Amino acid sequence: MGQDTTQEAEASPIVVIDKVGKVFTGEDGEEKAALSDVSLSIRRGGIYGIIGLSGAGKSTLIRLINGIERATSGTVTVDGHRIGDLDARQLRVERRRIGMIFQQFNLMPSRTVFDNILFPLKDSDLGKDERRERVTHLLSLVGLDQKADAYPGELSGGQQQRVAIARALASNPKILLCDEATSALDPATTVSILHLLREVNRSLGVTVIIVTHQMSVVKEICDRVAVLDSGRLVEEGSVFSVFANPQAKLTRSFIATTSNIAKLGELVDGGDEDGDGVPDGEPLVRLKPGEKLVSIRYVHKGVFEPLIATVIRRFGVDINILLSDVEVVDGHPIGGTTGIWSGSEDGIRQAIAYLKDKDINVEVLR
Ligand SMILES: Nc1ncnc2c1ncn2[C@@H]1O[C@H](COP(=O)(O)OP(=O)(O)OP(=O)(O)O)[C@@H](O)[C@H]1O
Repeated sequence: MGQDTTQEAEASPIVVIDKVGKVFTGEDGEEKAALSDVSLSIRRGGIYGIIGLSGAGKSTLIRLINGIERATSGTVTVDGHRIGDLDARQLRVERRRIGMIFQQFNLMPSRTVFDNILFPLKDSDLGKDERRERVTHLLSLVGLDQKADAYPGELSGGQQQRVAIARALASNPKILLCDEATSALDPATTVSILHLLREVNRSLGVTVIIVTHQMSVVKEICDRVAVLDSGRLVEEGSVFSVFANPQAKLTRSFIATTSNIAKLGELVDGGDEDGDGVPDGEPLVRLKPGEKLVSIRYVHKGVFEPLIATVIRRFGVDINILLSDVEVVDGHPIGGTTGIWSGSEDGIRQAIAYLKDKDINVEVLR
């Protein structure tokens, strides 16, 4: 019986967001919905990504999880507690079990690394020696044993974020919220911090929730992802399935930032990264009238190849392949092919519908 209850607790999601809305009222009295009707649940012990453009509502969502903000509608449940029902004291207790790290690290500059990590333990029941032992252990976990007496200003950005991670773990949290935690770091340091977060997740069993605008971060360590667009949840699923078969246009554009295949559109019209409507460079490939640039993503090569043969034969579509590539997501390959399709408009339309019906992800880039 006891064991069943434990197993149930382990299987139950640690965070449940149910039909949540959050409305802010600006100084001019105008209402602005930061989140609308968002529902999702986060698995205990997982690494969950929340991605969206600036202003999408990502920070608001994690501020609802740690109770800094309250939902205007719907419910937020963390480890079985409805956050909206907790009084101030209960909320303080609950918050101690939720660590958080930020883009700008937020360390105390006038205290040493050791004292920064010790600080959250000031009200803990642990004795003085136990606290110091804990800090020493955390310093070693984040690889900064040698920096206990340094000040934050003497450390690199990556080292400061390691201190922030150790500080966030000091009170033994069950959840670690990461708000754009790698956005201020260079790519190599970003990867090392993400690997540390994975190590924390695995060795301590802490559920990690990562807010980011970088799909590369999601691809590197998350097992599930939610995509927010203007306060609404537009896609949610395992990282592999979202990469293999993205549904929302926004998700595809995020994936395009991590994949060569999806970037091929730039070869056709010269690209327009600055968004001024004028191509940034000379096009390498020009489409003739009636031709389309089409990108396909597939999981099973053995199924994909006969399907393409059928498309060519049955719908009279010619496919001139420009690039084929494989990306590995969550340890599994996802194939991609981008090519110029030519044929009758009807034939191309039917071919696309045929492939989509077979669960192949097809995107017309141009
Ligand atoms: N305290 C507040 N008062 C008024 N409006 C707010 C408040 N906090 C957030 N907003 C608004 O809610 C929307 C969502 O903001 P939020 O910070 O959650 O987005 P975000 O996805 O985290 O963006 P960013 O990546 O830029 O941090 C924005 O339009 C923002 O201006």
